[in-house]
Amino acid sequence: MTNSKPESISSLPTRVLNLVDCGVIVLDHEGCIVLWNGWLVPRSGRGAARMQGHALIEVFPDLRGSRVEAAIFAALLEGVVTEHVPLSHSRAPFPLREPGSFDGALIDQAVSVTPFDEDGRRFCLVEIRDVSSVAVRERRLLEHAESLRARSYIDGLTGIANRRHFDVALERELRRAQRADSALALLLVDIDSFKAYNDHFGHQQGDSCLTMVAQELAGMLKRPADLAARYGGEEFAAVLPDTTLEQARVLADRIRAHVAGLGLQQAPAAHHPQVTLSIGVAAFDRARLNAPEALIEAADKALYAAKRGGRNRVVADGDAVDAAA
Ligand SMILES: Nc1nc2c(ncn2[C@@H]2O[C@H](COP(=O)(O)OP(=O)(O)OP(=O)(O)O)[C@@H](O)[C@H]2O)c(=O)[nH]1
Repeated sequence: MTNSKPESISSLPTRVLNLVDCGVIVLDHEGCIVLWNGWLVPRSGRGAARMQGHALIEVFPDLRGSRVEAAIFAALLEGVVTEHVPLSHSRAPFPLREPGSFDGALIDQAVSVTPFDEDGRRFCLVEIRDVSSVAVRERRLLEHAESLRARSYIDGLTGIANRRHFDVALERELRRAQRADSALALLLVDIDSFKAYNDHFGHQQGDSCLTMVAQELAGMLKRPADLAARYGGEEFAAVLPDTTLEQARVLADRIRAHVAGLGLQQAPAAHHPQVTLSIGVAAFDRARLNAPEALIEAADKALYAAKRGGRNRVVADGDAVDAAA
């Protein structure tokens, strides 16, 4: 009875070491493994008996030149403790996987290195923690932040780009057109008599109409660099890189005809029996229309001329001047 007690106590540290929820490696002053705990066995596929006596760096040659190796040198030679070894390229310095998965993804690891002296000899303790769930949480947070950022560039009602997105895109494309001396066109698109539509069908149906027109407009722009945006209220815009004024006029008229052809019923008080669009077109011109404000103003003047000309029509920058004259 009294004899069995010290024996069970002497096996206690080993049992506990094998139960702790992290990898524990002890190295001697030459960097050879003297202890390899049970946590590491199913994650590395290597038992303690196979590891003891081998130099860590020979078992894991990928550690050569790593910050983990530097922390181990600092511990063994200078007694330096490194609580969280900063990991430069990889969060997985040791080839450890989920228990029992031989070809699964490496688990993300946090590594600490602590020197200690025993019987006048220097050892070092390497602790490895599985931080995969932390890494997953971090990734989710990043994705969430990304999706919030994306949403802040999308109009909540219509699902197309919002005004902020439009401003950024126009500025960027204008700079690109200036640099590359390429074409760039802008459409300002306004739903005709929309006040009458709202008054007759109600605001909610007005919202549905806006969404439908926005989606039709976006669907008509085929090039990846084209951008359809809600400019504000019942007004939309399209940024069209590598598109001349004449090409933009043709596209604008196709959009106008397409929406008129949908046959969406308008209010009796509206100018036309169907939902129609008026569109103003302007294009980048190095001498005159070379800034976002100038381009928008020219497209807006053209749009105004289309309204005055009877609505359900397209007016381009030069035409607008003629119409105003
Ligand atoms: N349902 C809805 N209506 C909106 C929204 N934003 C702006 N409007 C409405 O759009 C209408 C625009 O009216 P006006 O600027 O007078 O122009 P209009 O009636 O379209 O006439 P013209 O542009 O001259 O053809 C207003 O009644 C606004 O309330 C919106 O998000 N939803």
